[in-house]
Amino acid sequence: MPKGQIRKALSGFYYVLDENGERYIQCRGRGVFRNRQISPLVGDFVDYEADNDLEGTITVVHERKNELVRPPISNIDQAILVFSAKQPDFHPLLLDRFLTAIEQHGIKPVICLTKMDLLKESEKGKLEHFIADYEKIGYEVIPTFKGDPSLQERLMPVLEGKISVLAGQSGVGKSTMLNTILPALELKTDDISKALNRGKHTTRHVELIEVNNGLLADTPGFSSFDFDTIEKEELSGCFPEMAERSNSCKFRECLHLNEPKCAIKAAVEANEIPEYRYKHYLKFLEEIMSRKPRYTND
Ligand SMILES: Nc1nc2c(ncn2[C@@H]2O[C@H](COP(=O)(O)OP(=O)(O)OP(=O)(O)O)[C@@H](O)[C@H]2O)c(=O)[nH]1
Ligand SMILES: [Zn+2]
Repeated sequence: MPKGQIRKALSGFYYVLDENGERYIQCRGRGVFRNRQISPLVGDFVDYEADNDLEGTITVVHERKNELVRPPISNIDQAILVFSAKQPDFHPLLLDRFLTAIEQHGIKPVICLTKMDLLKESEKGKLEHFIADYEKIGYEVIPTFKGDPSLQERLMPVLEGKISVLAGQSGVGKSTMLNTILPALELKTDDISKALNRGKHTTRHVELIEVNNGLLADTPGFSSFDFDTIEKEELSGCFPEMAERSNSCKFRECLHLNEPKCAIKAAVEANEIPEYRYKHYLKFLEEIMSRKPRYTND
């Protein structure tokens, strides 16, 4: 059975790039998927039956590493989180919300800080502190601005060989960022359009664009969060600086609230964990604990 990866979904068809990366097969999903409520997703590795060189039917969807609802994509390696330094002002609470949700999905976050040119001299120090904090946690932070001549050489290696999704509030500069590195992107977008024998798309759809041997979703994701699916015991696992210390807490189930001999609270007091990160953790924990129970039928 030939294998491939779904690169695009449009009007009930899935465009599967064959294993050799040579051509796109326009596929329908087999009826059985609908019965089992599995719907193929862009990003899925699949088996398909070829009717001819160009058309076929997806028969097997292979196990997913992860999946997102917005945009509907599976097997995502990383999320490029775009936040602006100004207009809107840098917002660590919102960043931590995004980071938590992304970590929960097992996706690696990369932080891009746009509009660095709008910062006054007097405002730069504060932002540099935040950058240092997030880098210390282990996140890659890419400060940038419109037309940044060095963005391409910093961002392209990040995208190399990965499936990436762009995320961030409206107006933070996501399109501007992509435009800045457009010479590298545009070529590949055209390649895909040609391969699919279509002009520029007008319908809403999801597509993975080839970038530097990797794939970038053309639709941004993670527009809002409510911690709907995260459990309180899982939360500190989404804060890497807490996850790496929580084995040292006296209690295995420590929620790092008021428990004695808590390694996390000790690290906050010792300024090893920034206080605002811990406060955000507490805020999210409270949101999770005051969430109404969810009732499901299954
Ligand atoms: N000064 C300055 N302005 C910027 C920068 N990046 C983006 N802008 C401006 O910010 C506005 C929003 O930028 P966009 O790139 O459209 O933002 P977006 O994140 O794609 O927004 P949505 O499409 O709504 O999601 C535009 O007016 C840009 O010109 C920057 O680095 N510096
Ligand atoms: Zn603890």
